[in-house]
Amino acid sequence: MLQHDHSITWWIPNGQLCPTVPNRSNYIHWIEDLLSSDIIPNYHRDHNIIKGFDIGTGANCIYPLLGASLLGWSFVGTDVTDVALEWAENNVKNNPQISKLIEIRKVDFEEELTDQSSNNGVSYTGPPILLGVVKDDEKFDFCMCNPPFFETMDEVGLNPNTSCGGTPAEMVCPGGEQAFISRMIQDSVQLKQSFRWYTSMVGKKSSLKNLISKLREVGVSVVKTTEFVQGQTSRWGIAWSFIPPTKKIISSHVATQNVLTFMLEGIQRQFSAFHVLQSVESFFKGSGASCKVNAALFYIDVNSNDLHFRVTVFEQIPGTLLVRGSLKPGETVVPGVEAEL
Ligand SMILES: C[S@@+](CC[C@H](N)C(=O)[O-])C[C@H]1O[C@@H](n2cnc3c(N)ncnc32)[C@H](O)[C@@H]1O
Repeated sequence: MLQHDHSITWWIPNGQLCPTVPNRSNYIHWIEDLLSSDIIPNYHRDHNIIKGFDIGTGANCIYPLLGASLLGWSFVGTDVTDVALEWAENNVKNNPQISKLIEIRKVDFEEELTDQSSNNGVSYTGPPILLGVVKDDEKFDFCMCNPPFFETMDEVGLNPNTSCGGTPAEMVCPGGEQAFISRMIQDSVQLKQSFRWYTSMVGKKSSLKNLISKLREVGVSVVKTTEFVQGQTSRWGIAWSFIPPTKKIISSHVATQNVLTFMLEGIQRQFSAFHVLQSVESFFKGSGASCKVNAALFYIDVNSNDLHFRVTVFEQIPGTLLVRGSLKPGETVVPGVEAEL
């Protein structure tokens, strides 16, 4: 597929992880969607070329090769093993049409890091991931990562449908993906807006919930998730940013619709229904609307141009709030997005 569809000359030594191209392309295209959305503003771009950072590029170097050939993106691809670094370099050199776009960077380190704090019972031990690898003053549009998902090689063999080979160095890390991605989150707290989007692939759906809680705890401004389904394999994507989300101005053309939906971003775990009400109020005020809050009944009447509507915060099941918008004087009540607390 790499040769036929992408004109890429490619090889890996026996035993190294053989990437499934469609699933890797899905991840690249999800990042493309994030970058072209206006979820966060597009500031501090002093370059035309999109710059990505691929954590653990592997011998296969799949993400830089795909991102550069499909979309003309430039990449720094990092890794820790000699075999990965050597073959990633070979794969770049053998594709002179895109080789200028890709730098392969060795993760230099004296000692493995050991996290003092444990994240839901898992803590990372291993080489640096972002901090100490990203150079001072470097800025990237995104980072991406297909982390070692597993804690042991026994776990790797459990699902024969998803087996694509791979050595322990590629597949396993103490604490598995939870520990690896938690360390990425910790690093991102230091590096903040050096990246517009931090992203990672997630191998187990059960990892998502803890990771999302951790992201809320450290105060990211946006979290996005997605599911990648290809053949018999499902994977998930998680993305976060520290850039404040774009404030959208409510325009009068919305008034022609009779359905409104609301997205709540950045709701902290500890937020009560009252806090959510306040966030909704400040969102609409920030968009130039006037608001009348009824804190006893948990609703806000919003007026903007010709648009009048009511937003109500409901407690659904304990720990979960639902925000509904209803147009006045019409009867339409539509579910919005649930904010998990
Ligand atoms: C699952 S493989 C992914 C390879 C390739 N990106 C892919 O999608 O097929 C994980 C890679 O991460 C590398 N790795 C592990 N710890 C790392 C670290 N701290 N920094 C950079 N790479 C690391 C491993 O050597 C391995 O090549």
